[in-house]
Amino acid sequence: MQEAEIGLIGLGVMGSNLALNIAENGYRIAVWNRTGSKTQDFAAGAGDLADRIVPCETLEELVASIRRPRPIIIMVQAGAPVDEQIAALRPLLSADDIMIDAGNANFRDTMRRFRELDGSGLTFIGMGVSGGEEGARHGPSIMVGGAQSSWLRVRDVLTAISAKYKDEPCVAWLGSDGAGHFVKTIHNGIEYADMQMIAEIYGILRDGVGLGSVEMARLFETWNEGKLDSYLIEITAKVLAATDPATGAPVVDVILDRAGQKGTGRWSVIEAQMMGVPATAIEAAVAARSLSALKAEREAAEAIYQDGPVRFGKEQAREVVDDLEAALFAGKIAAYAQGFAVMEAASKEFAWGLPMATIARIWRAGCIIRSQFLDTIAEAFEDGPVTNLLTAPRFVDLMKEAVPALRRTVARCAEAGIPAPALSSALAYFDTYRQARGSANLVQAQRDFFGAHGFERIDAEGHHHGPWGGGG
Ligand SMILES: NC(=O)C1=CN([C@@H]2O[C@H](COP(=O)(O)OP(=O)(O)OC[C@H]3O[C@@H](n4cnc5c(N)ncnc54)[C@H](OP(=O)(O)O)[C@@H]3O)[C@@H](O)[C@H]2O)C=CC1
Ligand SMILES: O=C(CO)[C@H](O)[C@H](O)COP(=O)(O)O
Repeated sequence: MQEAEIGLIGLGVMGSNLALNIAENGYRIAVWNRTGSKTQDFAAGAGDLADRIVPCETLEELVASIRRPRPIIIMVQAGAPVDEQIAALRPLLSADDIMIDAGNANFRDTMRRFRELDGSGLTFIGMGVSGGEEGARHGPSIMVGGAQSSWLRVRDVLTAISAKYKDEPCVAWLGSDGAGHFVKTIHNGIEYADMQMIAEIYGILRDGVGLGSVEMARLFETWNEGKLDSYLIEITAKVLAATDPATGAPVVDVILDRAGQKGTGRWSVIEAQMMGVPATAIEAAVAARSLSALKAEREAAEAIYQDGPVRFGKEQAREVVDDLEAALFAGKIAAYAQGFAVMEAASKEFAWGLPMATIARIWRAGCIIRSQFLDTIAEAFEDGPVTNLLTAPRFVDLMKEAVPALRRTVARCAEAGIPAPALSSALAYFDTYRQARGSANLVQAQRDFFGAHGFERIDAEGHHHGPWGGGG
């Protein structure tokens, strides 16, 4: 029998769609799933693509079906299941075979797996895949980390199945070991901030302006024609326009205000903090999801404080709405600036040499945060060295134009009691970042007072102490 070009373990939402995508692109693929009935159901439902799918009942059968060196995609739940699959595959594989973890792994697990396989003759790829079910089926954005030689073995198939932005494939080898999974994690961190800021705009429209979801859907549709043009704005318009078949109400009105999270947002923030890189909009978004989970506590607190958000008057409401597109755009620039700053720091810390322009380019299609705006980010990195996107020439005028709207929006939210944590954090980040003399001189004085930590002076070199007497 003709050998398969590649294998895949895990026929869940992502794995089954990736397998169909691979088959549709002309590659023969061997598949195996822990629950065997799913493998059979998958093959039976593959229609015209069935002749390129090799359903396997055992891992041995899977391994034996693939051309050497054998690339095997593992698309299962992140964490222990990946280690279990690696352990099960190891004795069955030969030198140069490649295990590819395509789930949302913590990049530190990926680095550990590289170390554990060191000297075994087997190779590993840590690969971030974005685009959800639809992306996996018709073209995701793919972020590859590992040895370049492993990448070369799978480059053709990954390029074929990836999303295309104006014919450019949205896949790239980004660096060694954990690079691909790190970049995917930060992609998701940015995704959290993007989604949270959009949700805050929705909250302003619902609670401050009093718009219904159909009117909001129209606004989002309009914004999707302009500088906010992106997948998340597009789907927000669709979500807001959808009706619940059971009640006839807007679907969004019957969904509980409690958001889940699987880890990538939190890992983004933890890694940013570990490297001392501020990622305040992403932090605010992660915290907002955690606060959303405290439903019962929030209900109790509302009963205690009672005075909820204040509705804007008719005249002010118009001004509020007029500012929201630019406010969201400014917040978005700050959030992306933070995400890219975190990747820049990690690139140095882990010696990955992450290609920032390439990362922006492979995010322009296929992934959840795809947008026009990523083209401008790619160009900004191609223009020359970027310290922070906020000071990249292409973004300075955009920020100057959009920040006043963000400032007015945040101020109005504060006055009206409408929570806007990510937008507020983005503004505070901008204001702090562009202030040459901040207020940390006082923090240094306090640290020296209670802990003799010393401080630098503005008018002399060296390490100094203040005239505090005994201290704290
Ligand atoms: N859904 C999405 O939008 C995206 C998901 N991802 C990531 O892709 C990965 C897969 O997600 P998704 O397809 O949504 O998940 P699903 O829940 O749809 O599928 C999970 C798959 O993992 C298998 N599995 C779970 N535990 C084990 C185990 N211990 N041993 C062997 N197989 C196991 C399941 O097998 P069984 O059928 O036997 O239960 C199933 O095939 C995750 O890391 C996820 O974070 C990445 C990008 C987007
Ligand atoms: O990777 C993804 C999108 O890019 C997955 O959908 C992921 O599950 C999103 O994270 P969370 O579940 O924490 O919202």
